[in-house]
Amino acid sequence: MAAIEIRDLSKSFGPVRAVDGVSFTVEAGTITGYLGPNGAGKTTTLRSLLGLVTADSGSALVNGRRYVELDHPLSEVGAVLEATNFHPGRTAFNHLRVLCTAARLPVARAEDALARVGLADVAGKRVLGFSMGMRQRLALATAMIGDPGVYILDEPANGLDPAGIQWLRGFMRHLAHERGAAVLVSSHVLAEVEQIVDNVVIIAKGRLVRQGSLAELISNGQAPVVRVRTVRSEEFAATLERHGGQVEAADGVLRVRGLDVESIANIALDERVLLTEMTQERGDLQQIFLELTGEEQS
Ligand SMILES: Nc1ncnc2c1ncn2[C@@H]1O[C@H](COP(=O)(O)OP(=O)(O)OP(=O)(O)O)[C@@H](O)[C@H]1O
Repeated sequence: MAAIEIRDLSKSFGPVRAVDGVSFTVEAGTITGYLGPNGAGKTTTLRSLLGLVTADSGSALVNGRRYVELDHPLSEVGAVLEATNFHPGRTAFNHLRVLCTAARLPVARAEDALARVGLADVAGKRVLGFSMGMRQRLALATAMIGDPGVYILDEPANGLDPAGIQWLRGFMRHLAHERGAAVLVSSHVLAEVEQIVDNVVIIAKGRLVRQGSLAELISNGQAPVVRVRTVRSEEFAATLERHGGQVEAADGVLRVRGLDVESIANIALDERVLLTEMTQERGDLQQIFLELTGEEQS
């Protein structure tokens, strides 16, 4: 059973079809980036998982059940939603203490969660004076209070400075890869999550346009290209073609398909050809993303 399962989910608001037949799963121990431009339907999907939106059809399940059916929701799923409101006059610690009491969790969890998000020093301070970044950390502490195995994070990098984004990446990696949690994180900026996601699900105008591993997205359905530079480029191009490569030559660079980096290195060694550059082309991920979502490059 997948930790998160969205199956044929649809939801309209009046004439707007916010989510239109979306299906995907997130497994334990992995991070999935849920990506799409503003208004694509990301938040509606995530709110459906948390029982905050009632779908017109299909299902959104956590650990095989609807959110309302979970016996101990805070211990199964932690969520950070956009525009989380904290009572400004309450301290960070009191926010979490109230949650612990309501969920019958030991209050020590509140201290632990604040320490893990780096807010231990300001635990006794009112949220009123907190920066956006501190509020996001507090929202994450709230999500992890019951030490759940599933995290649903809606644009958690919003309002964070570069150091905060770096910290968030490490934190999500820790949750998934060390604690074995399933993490679903939405963003409209691919670059924000590109370094940490195992899988991507891309939606546009409510419809799923691509899902798979990041590697699959990068290759965009095409054979990977290796860039090779050598002084004897014409001769080496012919050699590579003899070994089954397809070679395009331009400006002294060979773009090779059908052979991987290791095979090319071995051929060069056998032929005693000095390579001055060899790199795997990554493709322009942002460009692929913009094409898939029908957005114009600005
Ligand atoms: N409660 C609502 N009432 C009416 N329309 C809504 C409601 N919630 C969402 N919508 C509409 O549904 C569509 C999808 O919105 P949603 O917030 O799910 O997208 P999103 O991908 O999360 O976008 P963003 O990145 O801007 O948050 C949008 O056209 C939005 O205006």
